[in-house]
Amino acid sequence: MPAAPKSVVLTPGLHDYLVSHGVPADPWAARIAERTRQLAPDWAHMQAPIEEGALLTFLVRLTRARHVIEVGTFTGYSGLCLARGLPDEGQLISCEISSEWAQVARGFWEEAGVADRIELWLGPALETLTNLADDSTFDLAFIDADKPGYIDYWEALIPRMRPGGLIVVDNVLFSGQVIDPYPSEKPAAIRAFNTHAMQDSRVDLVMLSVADGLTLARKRSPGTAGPADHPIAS
Ligand SMILES: C[S@@+](CC[C@H](N)C(=O)[O-])C[C@H]1O[C@@H](n2cnc3c(N)ncnc32)[C@H](O)[C@@H]1O
Repeated sequence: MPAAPKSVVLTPGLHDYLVSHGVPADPWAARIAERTRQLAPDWAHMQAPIEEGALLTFLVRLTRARHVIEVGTFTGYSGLCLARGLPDEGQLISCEISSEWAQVARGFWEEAGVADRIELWLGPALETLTNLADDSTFDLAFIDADKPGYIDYWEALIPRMRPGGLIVVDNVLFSGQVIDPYPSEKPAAIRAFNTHAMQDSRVDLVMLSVADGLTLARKRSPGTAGPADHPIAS
């Protein structure tokens, strides 16, 4: 029986504290977040929260990633955060299906001075991933688009990750709805994805209760042993 959770429940005040003490100030990240709320108040919840954005920058730097891909651009917030972590010669491919969101993201990236290191690929992300050059490989990938597509994105990305490369997957707790007895389509898709990823012997994986739940998966080197057996979640 697992021990009782030790995680702190984040009240708004505690969240403010966490952000003010644990997130380096990036004026452009804050600006994009604020302008997205003004421009698209009904959709702004799709944007990664500020502490997650800071973690993405941190992970790109930590892994010394130079080739990064994200699935799900929206207005460019996570793209900015990923690009901020790249070295000068680094490149981010950002996949988005909506031309409206893509246009907004491009504008923000221009203003923030990161547009030169981001290529936005417009269209269904699975097509984009399928049509990448045969020799395209990535050091880090961030999956944050339509939830029913997650398993396909994962399967398309794993072969393209270099050994040791990191896949970051957003919304893996889906506001807690992953454990609903009768989940609706999106949390059901996330639940299927979580089980799929956990059983994948090509990766080492950890699920974090950051923001809406974040899975970090590191691609194993070929020929290394698979993870120990896990009890399979339903
Ligand atoms: C949760 S939002 C991404 C948020 C973004 N990562 C951020 O932090 O600002 C998901 C995005 O995925 C896009 N999307 C949905 N289905 C897609 C698909 N099949 N291919 C590419 N993008 C898709 C949506 O238009 C939306 O902009």
